[in-house]
Amino acid sequence: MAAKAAFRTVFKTTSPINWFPGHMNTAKNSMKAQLGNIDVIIEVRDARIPFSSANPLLDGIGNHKPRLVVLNKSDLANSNMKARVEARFEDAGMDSLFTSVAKGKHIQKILQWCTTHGKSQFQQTAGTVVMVVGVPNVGKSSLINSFRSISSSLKLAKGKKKATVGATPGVTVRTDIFKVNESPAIYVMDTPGVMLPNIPSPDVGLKLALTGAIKDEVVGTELIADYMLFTLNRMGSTQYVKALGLAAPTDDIEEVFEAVVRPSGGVGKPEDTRRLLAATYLLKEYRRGAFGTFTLDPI
Ligand SMILES: Nc1nc2c(ncn2[C@@H]2O[C@H](COP(=O)(O)OP(=O)(O)OP(=O)(O)O)[C@@H](O)[C@H]2O)c(=O)[nH]1
Repeated sequence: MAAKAAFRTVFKTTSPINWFPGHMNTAKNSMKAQLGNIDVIIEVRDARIPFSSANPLLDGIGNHKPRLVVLNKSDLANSNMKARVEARFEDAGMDSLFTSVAKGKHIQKILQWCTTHGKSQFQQTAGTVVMVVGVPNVGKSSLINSFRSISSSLKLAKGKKKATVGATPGVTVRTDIFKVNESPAIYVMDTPGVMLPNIPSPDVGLKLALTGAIKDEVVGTELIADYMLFTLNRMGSTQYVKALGLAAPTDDIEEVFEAVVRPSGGVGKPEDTRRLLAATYLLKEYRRGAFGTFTLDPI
């Protein structure tokens, strides 16, 4: 345990992290323009960072409409934190629900919430209209597709338009509307992920980057991998040691990069490429839960 005492207690970064491409501002304006047609809002956040994946810009959109905060990717979050996170939302007077689209959890409950809270202008005639908002890559499009896959009459038949899902942030670049339920009729609007225009601290920026909400290249893939190692050690999680075949926990990301040269495809490549391939591999493993499940926000 002597080595552990020397591990970093603070993660040093140099530059502030910001990522707010033009299409996000356009998306924000288009969401505002559509509000008159919307009954309820689903705000999707990442269950691993239930507070850091909030976006004050999105709070300002339709703040008078009923809103459900969906904490998606709960399969990757620490399940021991769930009750405490739920209590925090309850204390703040906000409706929240943990889901995992990947595991098909609670999808029906979300639709039920929409019909209960969408006692709306249009419900008698057209149905409930839902707008799905959130920071990039939290699973908005995946959630919409999963709504449709549980609706027997609206199954995602071949050739039917799907919400576009991708492993990298910023995949959805325009607003689209989908009918997800027949009776009662529910329409859902998919919107592009919108990042915080000003990320309040490097720590929040790094958490957003580590969970995949910010493009890796904006922050630096190797830096995010180092932050990953830092958080794993800070939490006392050693699953990565066994998973990567290391002899012991380490605070040195270069040592970890060296350990994954082979599985990351870096053998025989120049050093820069080798480091980038190693960092990319480590983040992919982390993001699929190979090193454990984590809640990164202090609760
Ligand atoms: N592990 C896990 N992965 C998920 C879950 N939901 C979605 N994903 C994955 O997360 C990635 C992003 O999903 P999208 O549905 O494209 O996310 P989005 O919020 O629409 O992304 P943008 O278009 O960038 O705003 C994809 O690789 C999905 O397969 C989940 O519950 N668990």
